[in-house]
Amino acid sequence: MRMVEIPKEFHEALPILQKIESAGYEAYFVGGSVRDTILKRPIHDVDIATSAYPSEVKALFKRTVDTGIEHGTVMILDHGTGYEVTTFRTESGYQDYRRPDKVTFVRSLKEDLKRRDFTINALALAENGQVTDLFGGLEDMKKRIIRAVGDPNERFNEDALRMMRAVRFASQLDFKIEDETLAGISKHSELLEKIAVERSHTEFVKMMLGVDAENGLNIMLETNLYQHVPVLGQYLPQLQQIVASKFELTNEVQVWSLLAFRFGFSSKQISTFLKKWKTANKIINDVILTVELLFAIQRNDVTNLTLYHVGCSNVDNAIAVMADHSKTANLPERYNQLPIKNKKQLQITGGVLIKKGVLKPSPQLGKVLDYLEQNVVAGKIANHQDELVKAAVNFLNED
Ligand SMILES: Nc1ccn([C@@H]2O[C@H](COP(=O)(O)OP(=O)(O)OP(=O)(O)O)[C@@H](O)[C@H]2O)c(=O)n1
Repeated sequence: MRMVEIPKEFHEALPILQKIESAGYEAYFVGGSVRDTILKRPIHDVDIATSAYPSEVKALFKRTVDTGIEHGTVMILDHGTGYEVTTFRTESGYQDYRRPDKVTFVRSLKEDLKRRDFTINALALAENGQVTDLFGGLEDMKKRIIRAVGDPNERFNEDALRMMRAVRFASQLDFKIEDETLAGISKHSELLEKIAVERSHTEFVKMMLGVDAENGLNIMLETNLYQHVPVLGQYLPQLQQIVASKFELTNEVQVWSLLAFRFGFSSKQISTFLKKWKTANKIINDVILTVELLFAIQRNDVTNLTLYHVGCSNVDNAIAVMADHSKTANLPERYNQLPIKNKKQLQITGGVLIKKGVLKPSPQLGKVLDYLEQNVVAGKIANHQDELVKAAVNFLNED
């Protein structure tokens, strides 16, 4: 019987387990937080599973919220942080595991663990530190293996996202996917098209940010998963090149920028590509800017204006994506030496130009300010008010 020390992240939640248990039910920590505790990785959310039905859980605590009552989840607010407590459950048939109409509540921990995706995610941790491991999850952790619980075909039919999760864990944890599980992914890859793109999106990005992302992406190619997510299916040679290159990315903008750059995408193509992946507009804009800089770096044609327009964080993003660091080594310094980093730093405003009688409020004002901004960035006009007023007058005379 494996015992582990209860990590401090769980301490606050212990009174919840104790209260449920003293009412005669079972309660355990389950899921990713147990996996990450044993692997000594940082813990995110603490999930609790119990034999008590939702109504029974609610009867035990004063302050609860029905965060997902139809699939058995109640949030307990009595103990500071809100903790989600979910009734043991099974799913019948071949359905998305989130579909509430397919959820059956049960009293048995074993039944609950049986329907979980991978052995390393099917562990339960009791309040006393005792680990329940019915499917060899601890052994698989030691061997660094992702293995479906029971029959992979059933697990992937229940929820096709699990195939992307397998690839994500392989990359994130630097684990191998066990042979039958891998064969199950190849066999069912097309099921991925049935699930919401947002869900694949999350897993894909996490996979690309993992320590062994090249391997994760390679598994997507080998199992054909890549053909069943938006757009990637048409870019096999480029994806193979990405797999063969080493990359180390730290945020979502870098993930999409690497792909869009290697696919040779224009701004418009980037927008279409990322909309298909249901990517947030802010991310799409940053990817467009980052890729613009990447192409400029490739052409050895990075101007101060490009650096300025792309902005500090996207300069960093482009540097992270560019494999050839000799081409990017001087960019941070060049960026830091820009005369201004944003419009607010310009030592003039439209108001001042009007007050000084340079021009009247008009659409021309914006044009003048743009002209001044661009020339200050390019180092052609000094960023001093007198100089800027003079330059504005000259510009208007020439116009
Ligand atoms: N498609 C899924 C999603 C989740 N689970 C189960 O639900 C637990 C919690 O899922 P979730 O919070 O989505 O992921 P974690 O495994 O906790 O991983 P992370 O926190 O790193 O996302 C998983 O460990 C797994 O036991 C599952 O069986 N099938």
